[in-house]
This record gives sequence, structure tokens and C-alpha cells, in this order.
Amino acid sequence: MSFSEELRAQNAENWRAATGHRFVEEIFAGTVPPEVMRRYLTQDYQFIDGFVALLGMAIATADRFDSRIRFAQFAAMITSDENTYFQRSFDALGVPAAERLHPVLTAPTTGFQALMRDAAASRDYAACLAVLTVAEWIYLSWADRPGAELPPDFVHAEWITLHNNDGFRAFVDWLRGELDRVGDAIDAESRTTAAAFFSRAVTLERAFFDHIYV
Ligand SMILES: Cc1ncc(CO)c(N)n1
Repeated sequence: MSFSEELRAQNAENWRAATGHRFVEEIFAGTVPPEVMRRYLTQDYQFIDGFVALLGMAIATADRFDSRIRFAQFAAMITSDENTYFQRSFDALGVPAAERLHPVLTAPTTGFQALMRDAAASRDYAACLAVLTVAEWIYLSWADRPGAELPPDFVHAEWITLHNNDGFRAFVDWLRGELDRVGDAIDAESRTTAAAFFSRAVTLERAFFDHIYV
């Protein structure tokens, strides 16, 4: 079993709970209540800030130029197409500026921010990669439903297509291969560290979906 498959298998229960979450069923059906979508997107926008910072550390710590290019191109997508999605959705949901910029942070959001800060502060490429891989792989896993019809509201539909398009799929496939490659090259202690970051990230992904339903 590859390193990435092994890590996913070690976190199978939380992985399944996240990718098969009620939020996922509702977003495909187009029935996520507006207040739930609003809580989700305002918190996730704060997640994205730390995520882009972590991408920056992956760019800095990667062991080769080809990997830096991959991360840089992905950072460009997140800070353009995905950022305008957030702005258009906040407009559609009537979210005021203060809540877009400084919402009251919830525990899963601060948990993610701490996790991403810890990974970046470690300056350990495998640790950064482990967190980035969980975030993107879990999102591809829930969003990739071949043949599924898209819901009518762009707030739902575009959140799905941002995470199941061919470019995103190629990036996730690359991330997994990269984690496998780096996992083979590092010692057992570094692998254990990466595995702990991976596991914290999967736990938080589940908690993040859970907490928007109050
Ligand atoms: C919490 C969370 N995990 C993963 C992604 C995908 O980037 C996201 N937008 N938010």
C-alpha cells in the first residue's frame, strides 16, 4: 500500500464521515439551508487564508522546482477563481463586510489555523504536504460524483465544480504521488510526524462539516 493510501486507511472512520457528510448530500441536492451555507463559507474563508500561507511554505520547502510550480499554479487558482466565488456567494447570501473579513471564529476554524501554522512553522516539507493533501483529497473525494446533476444555485454548484474539475483532479493525483515520493525518501520519525499531521487534518475536516449544523 502506498504511503498516502496507508494514511487514509489509518483514518478511515473520520474520512468516511467527512466525505459522506450530510452537507455533501445537501449540496448535491441543492438543499443546504442558506444560514448553514453562510456559516460554512464565512468560516471557510478564514481557513483559506491559512491554507494559502501553507502553500507558500510548501513552495519554499519543496525539494524541486517542478513541485514549486505545481503549488504556485494552484495558489493562483485559489486566489483568483475561488476567491471570486467567495465574493459572489457572500453577495448572494447578503453577508456584510465585517463578517466576510472578521467573523467570530469557531473551534474547528481556529483548530485548522493552528494546524496549518504548526505545519508551516515546522518547515518540514512532508508535514506541509500531508496537511495540503488531506484538504484537497477529501474535497475531491466528496465532490467527484461522475454523472451527478448539478444543483441550480451557483453557490452550491460552483462549490462542487471548484473541487471536481479536471485541473483539480490532476492536482490531487499529483499531491498523492508527491506524498508517496517524499514518504519513501524520509526516515521513520519524519513519516510519523507527517502521519500525525495527516490525522489531525482528517479529524478537523469532519469537525468542520459537523459544526455548521447547530
Ligand atoms: C475546511 C476545508 N478543507 C478543504 C478545503 C479545500 O480546499 C476547503 N475549502 N475547506
